[in-house]
Amino acid sequence: MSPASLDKPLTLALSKGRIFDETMPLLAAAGVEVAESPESSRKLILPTSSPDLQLIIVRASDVPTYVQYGAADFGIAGKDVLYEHAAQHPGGLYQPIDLNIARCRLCVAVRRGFDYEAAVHQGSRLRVATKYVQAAREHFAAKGVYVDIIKLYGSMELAPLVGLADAIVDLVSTGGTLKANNLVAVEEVAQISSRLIVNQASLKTRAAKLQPLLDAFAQASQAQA
Ligand SMILES: Nc1ncnc2c1ncn2[C@@H]1O[C@H](COP(=O)(O)OP(=O)(O)OP(=O)(O)O)[C@@H](O)[C@H]1O
Ligand SMILES: O=P(O)(O)OC[C@H]1O[C@H](OP(=O)(O)OP(=O)(O)O)[C@H](O)[C@@H]1O
Repeated sequence: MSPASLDKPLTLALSKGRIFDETMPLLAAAGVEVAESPESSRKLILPTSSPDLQLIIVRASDVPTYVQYGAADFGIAGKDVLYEHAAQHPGGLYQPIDLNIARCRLCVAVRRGFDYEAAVHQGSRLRVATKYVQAAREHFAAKGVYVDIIKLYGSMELAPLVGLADAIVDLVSTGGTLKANNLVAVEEVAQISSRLIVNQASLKTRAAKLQPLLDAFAQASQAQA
């Protein structure tokens, strides 16, 4: 790697919304401020108050891809996203810190009144709609339940209401979205929070710039735990 590329700022990949919002206090704890917000700016590369760090704004599920290919040195992604990414691209990402941000639960949910226990014990196939195909498949395989998985990219809560699926596997935080759609959570698949992920090569070649930030993030996230 040339000395010029070593002088480039580090690139941190974030998704806009809750991960961006909840990362700002962690960056502030590391002494870094970000003047522009992805909610008000259309820019996808955001400078920070540190000449050593810039942000890129990508879809939540694309964060691991940018980091794995080295287009970003590091990033922040939910365990839900990392689990699905690892199924397709095993290895390659170092996950040093659970940041304890964007906390929620990955759950199985059904229409209120649907007899989930009976459906599961009848041995018939359950139709499950989800964005989290890998996590759902493993959850039901461990229970010995046959499932047909229907992959969706959003608005999972609709699927049981219109007869697309018997159950969904989706993220639940306050439970407000389930309640508004007359659904109930019947099982927890996993506890979710966001992790820092680091490109393996950056970890070796850019340690002098990276390590102080990783240390500051680790300290700030412990305060969140
Ligand atoms: N209601 C919630 N409460 C807390 N954390 C959440 C909640 N929903 C999602 N998360 C976490 O925040 C991460 C980012 O969620 P966000 O809604 O910003 O992206 P997304 O719409 O799921 O992803 P994409 O844009 O790639 O489809 C999720 O991967 C998950 O880890
Ligand atoms: O239990 P609650 O507090 O209601 O949160 C759960 C909702 O949060 C997430 O959606 P989000 O708000 O991120 O919308 P989107 O992913 O569909 O953009 C998730 O997909 C659920 O729909």
